[in-house]
Amino acid sequence: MLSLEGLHITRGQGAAGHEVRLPGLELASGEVQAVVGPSGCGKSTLLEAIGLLLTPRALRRFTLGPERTDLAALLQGGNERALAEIRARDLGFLLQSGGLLPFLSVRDNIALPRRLLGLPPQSERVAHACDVLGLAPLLDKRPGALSIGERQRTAFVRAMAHEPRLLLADEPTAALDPQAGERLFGLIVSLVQELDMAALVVSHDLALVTRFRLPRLVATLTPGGCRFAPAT
Ligand SMILES: Nc1ncnc2c1ncn2[C@@H]1O[C@H](COP(=O)(O)OP(=O)(O)OP(=O)(O)O)[C@@H](O)[C@H]1O
Repeated sequence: MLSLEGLHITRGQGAAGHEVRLPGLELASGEVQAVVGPSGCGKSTLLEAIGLLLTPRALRRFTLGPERTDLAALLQGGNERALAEIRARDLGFLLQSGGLLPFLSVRDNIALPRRLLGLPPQSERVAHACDVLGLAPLLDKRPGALSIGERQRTAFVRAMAHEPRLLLADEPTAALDPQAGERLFGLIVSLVQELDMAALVVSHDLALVTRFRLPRLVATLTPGGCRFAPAT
């Protein structure tokens, strides 16, 4: 589903700059990989780069989907229109900031990515995810009236609502109690398999990562930054 080689990102400049390197990543259809590493090492930065939100300093190869769309060429050519289309259609983002729109209800926040793509706002999978995550009674509320954990669950359903090819989730269980965290992880793993998509999930919760037997992309600190590699 995703194949990437030679990714090098720089954040900030000079001595204060931070370098993030990922020599290679292969993510198969139906696969969820965990991204783990210490705070500040560059996990969110890595997700932003794979989510086409940053232009990397170097990138040898980056393809997505069975037709192997050449994302490296689109990034290097600065093809903003094509990149925006891929972000909206093929990628699902659950970023740390949440990013729910405060003036829309939970229902309308969740429906937004589907509406933007011209899809019917409701789907059976969305209704099922809302049930599993206990959001069904909250659909008419606005984000300001939700707890942080409820917002996080809403942001997850929104990230999945348009059935993207690749889900990028940054600490999706950070504000959840252990049971809710386990339900969310279970839903990510089952939806990714059911929809033949793939997911990269940043998590500090090693107990959950171990329980779901997720392969790990692990950060090692280097002078001036960090390097990610699959755990062996
Ligand atoms: N917009 C930015 N401009 C400059 N430097 C940045 C920017 N965003 C992050 N950084 C720096 O890049 C490094 C990596 O940050 P990042 O947020 O990717 O780490 P992280 O591993 O996700 O951390 P955490 O686990 O605490 O969320 C940090 O040193 C951070 O200060």
